[in-house]
Amino acid sequence: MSFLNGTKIAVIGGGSWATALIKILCEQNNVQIRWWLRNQKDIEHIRKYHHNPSYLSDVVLQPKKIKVFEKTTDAVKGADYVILAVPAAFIEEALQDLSVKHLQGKRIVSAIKGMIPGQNILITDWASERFGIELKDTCVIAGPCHAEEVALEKQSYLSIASTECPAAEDFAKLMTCRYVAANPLDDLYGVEYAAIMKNIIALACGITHGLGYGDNFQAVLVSNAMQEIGNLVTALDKRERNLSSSAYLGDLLVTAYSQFSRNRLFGNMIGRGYSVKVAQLEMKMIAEGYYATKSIYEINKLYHVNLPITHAVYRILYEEQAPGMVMDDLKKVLK
Ligand SMILES: NC(=O)C1=CN([C@@H]2O[C@H](COP(=O)(O)OP(=O)(O)OC[C@H]3O[C@@H](n4cnc5c(N)ncnc54)[C@H](OP(=O)(O)O)[C@@H]3O)[C@@H](O)[C@H]2O)C=CC1
Ligand SMILES: O=C(CO)COP(=O)(O)O
Repeated sequence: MSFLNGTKIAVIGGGSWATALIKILCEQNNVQIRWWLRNQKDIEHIRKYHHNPSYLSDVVLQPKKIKVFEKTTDAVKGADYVILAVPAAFIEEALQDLSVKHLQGKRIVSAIKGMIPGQNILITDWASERFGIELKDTCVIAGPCHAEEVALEKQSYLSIASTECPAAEDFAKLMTCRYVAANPLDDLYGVEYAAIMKNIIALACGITHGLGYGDNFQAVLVSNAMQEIGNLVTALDKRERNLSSSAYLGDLLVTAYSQFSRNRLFGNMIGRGYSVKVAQLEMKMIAEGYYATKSIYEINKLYHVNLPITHAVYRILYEEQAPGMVMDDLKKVLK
């Protein structure tokens, strides 16, 4: 296969978001995509039929622009950018064969909306500690955008955040196409923490919906959630930011209300009486909010921010308290 000349982008991950991001990148003329995914059957299917059989299987994957690799060490060779699109709980395992030398001189882009469980650190901090990547060479992809709507080419917006705008500006150009507008911003940590928090809130929305609460309650839940997110993000990274912009509020709204949200769906099953184990087995996809709830709960032991919604979700998921009873308590403190 002969590659076009141009920007080389390694994509790590084989799920719905990796597949959607590759679709967006393929809209550019001058890109070479080097794709790693773990599932050998899927690799063979993609090479032969140019579709991912397991996620967004309708998306056509342009063979001239995409090369699929079995090994991460091969996928990142010569790449200008390395996009991480594996759920946070599995990223260490996915990148276990890579060392500092493999990622030297490359820009790392996290598309992950989660933290490393147990260590409770952001993906960008983990990548810079593990691979010596400078924060200025790190970006995150955020904003309200579900992979399923990208697959349908529905107009979407992304926020590309970095500590310095040049890195974000360059990458935003690669993520902009007929149906996606990507905008840079310089709030790496704020955007990352807000994206993690909104998954917990979407879980809470799903739980309450599963319990039979209506739109009136959910509107109050989401308004209170925005304050909860704002208070925590400010405690963790104090600076001026416009929390009503789409990178923060927009992402909260789409995850809390969308039919495509994994976190909302997971919560809904819990509200309807599924155990955590059964809900996880039922869902082929990953709800990051499950892991995030524990990470944020633990981080907040140092910060003591008032996080009533996160605490309610923690009691349900990790202390096995009855969702109905926990939400009875929560509804007394919402305003
Ligand atoms: N989907 C979306 O719309 C969006 C997702 N994101 C974020 O993107 C990240 C990736 O999520 P997404 O693509 O949706 O994931 P999906 O739920 O679509 O897919 C799950 C992925 O995780 C892999 N996986 C599951 N278990 C393991 C394991 N034990 N070890 C290694 N890999 C495993 C699966 O591989 P396999 O198929 O081989 O099991 C698959 O590639 C998340 O952080 C998510 O928050 C961000 C914005 C939008
Ligand atoms: O972050 C997302 C949309 O912006 C995806 O959220 P879910 O993982 O809940 O589907």
